[in-house]
Amino acid sequence: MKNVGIIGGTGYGAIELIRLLQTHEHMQLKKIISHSQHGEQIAAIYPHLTDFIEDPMQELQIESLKDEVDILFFATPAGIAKEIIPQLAGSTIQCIDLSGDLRLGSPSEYEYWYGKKAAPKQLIDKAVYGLSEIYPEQIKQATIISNPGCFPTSALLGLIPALEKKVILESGIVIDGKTGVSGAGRTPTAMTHYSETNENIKPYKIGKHQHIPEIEQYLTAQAKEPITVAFTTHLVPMTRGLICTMYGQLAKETSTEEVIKQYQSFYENHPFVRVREEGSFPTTKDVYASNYCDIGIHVDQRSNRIIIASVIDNLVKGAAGQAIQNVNLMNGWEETHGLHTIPVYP
Ligand SMILES: NC(=O)C1=CN([C@@H]2O[C@H](COP(=O)(O)OP(=O)(O)OC[C@H]3O[C@@H](n4cnc5c(N)ncnc54)[C@H](OP(=O)(O)O)[C@@H]3O)[C@@H](O)[C@H]2O)C=CC1
Ligand SMILES: CC(=O)N[C@@H](CCC(=O)OP(=O)(O)O)C(=O)O
Repeated sequence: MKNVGIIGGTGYGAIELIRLLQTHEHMQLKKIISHSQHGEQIAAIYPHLTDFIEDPMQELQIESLKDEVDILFFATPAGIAKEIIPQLAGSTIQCIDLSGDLRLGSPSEYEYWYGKKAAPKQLIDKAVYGLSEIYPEQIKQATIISNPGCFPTSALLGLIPALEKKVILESGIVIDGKTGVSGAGRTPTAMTHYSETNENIKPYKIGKHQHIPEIEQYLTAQAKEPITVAFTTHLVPMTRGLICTMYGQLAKETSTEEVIKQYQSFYENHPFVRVREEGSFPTTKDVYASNYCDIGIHVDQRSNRIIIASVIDNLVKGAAGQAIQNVNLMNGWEETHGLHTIPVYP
C-alpha cells in the first residue's frame, strides 16, 4: 500500500482526488496539505466528506513529507509545484503536478503564456507529459508527471489519431472548446458568478489561453512539423464537463466509416477512450464524473473537412482521474484501478 499526500487540499482538484482515491486498493490517503486552512477538518469545509477523513489538514513540511508519503499530488495553481518539487530532491516520492508548471518544454513559452518565472529547464525535462493513452511507456518510467490540461486532454485525444493516420492536413485545425464552471476552480470571480454564467455562453481568453501552446507542442511532436491551431474557449452554464468540437481539412479522400475504424483501432487497447459509431456524437453527460473520453467523428464531404467532437469530465479525465491513471501506470498497477466506474447519469 502506498501513502499519498495532496497539496492544495481545499481545491476542486483535491476534492476529486479524495473521492477517487477512496476506492483505490493500492493507495491510502495519508496527508491533505492546505496552506490556507491547515488545522481544519476538511469536512468542515466540504460536509459531503463527513466521516471519510479523520485527520485535520496539515501545513506543508517538506522534511516530514519525505518520510511519510510515496506519492504526492499537486492540486495547486501554476507556480507552486515548480518551487516545491526541487525541494524533494533525494527522495523517491512520485510527484504528479495537475498544474501547467511543467507542461511546456520551453521556459520562455511558459513565461509568456503563464506570466510567471519558469521552472528550471532540468526539471521541465525530467517531467513526463501524462497524456496516458499517448505516452504510456514514458509514464511507466517517470517519477515526475506533468498532468495535461483539461482542454488539451480532450483536443489531443481527438486529433492525434487523425494526424497519425494522415487523415487531416497539419494546417487549418480549428478547436472550439466549451467547459463547465468547475474548470475555473473554487475561488469565485466575476467571470464565474452565477448571475453572469447562468443562461449565458461566454467566450473567454480568446487568443491568449494557456492551453494554446500546450496543444500545439504535442500536435507538433506528433506531426513532426510545426502546427498552429485556432482555439477558442467558452464558459457554459454547467458545473462539470468539457467538449472540444474540432475541424480539420481532409488530406485525402476518405469516409466517416473508414476514419471511425482507424480511431477504434488506434484506441483498441485504451479502455478510457470510447469511439462512437457513425451518426452518434457524445455529450458531456455521457462521461459525467468518469474518466472516459468519448469521441464522435463525421467526415464532411461537402466542406472537405473532418468534424471531431471529444468530451471529458474536466475534473476527472481532465485532472484527478488522469492523474490517478498515470500513477497506476507508474506503479505497474491495472490502468483502470479506482477509475472503472459508470458515468453518473442523468
Ligand atoms: N478544475 C479543473 O477542471 C482543472 C484544474 N486543473 C489545474 O489543477 C490545479 C488545481 O485546480 P483546482 O483544484 O480546480 O483549483 P482550485 O482553485 O479549486 O484549488 C487550488 C488550491 O490550491 C491551493 N492554493 C491556492 N493558492 C495557493 C498558494 N499560493 N500556495 C499553495 N497553495 C495554494 C488552495 O488550497 P489550500 O488553501 O487548501 O492549500 C486552493 O484551493 C490548477 O493548477 C488547475 O489549473 C487542471 C485541469 C482541470
Ligand atoms: C473555466 C476555466 O477557467 N477553465 C480553466 C481550465 C484550465 C485549467 O484548469 O487548467 P490549467 O492547469 O492549464 O490552468 C481555463 O480555461 O483556464
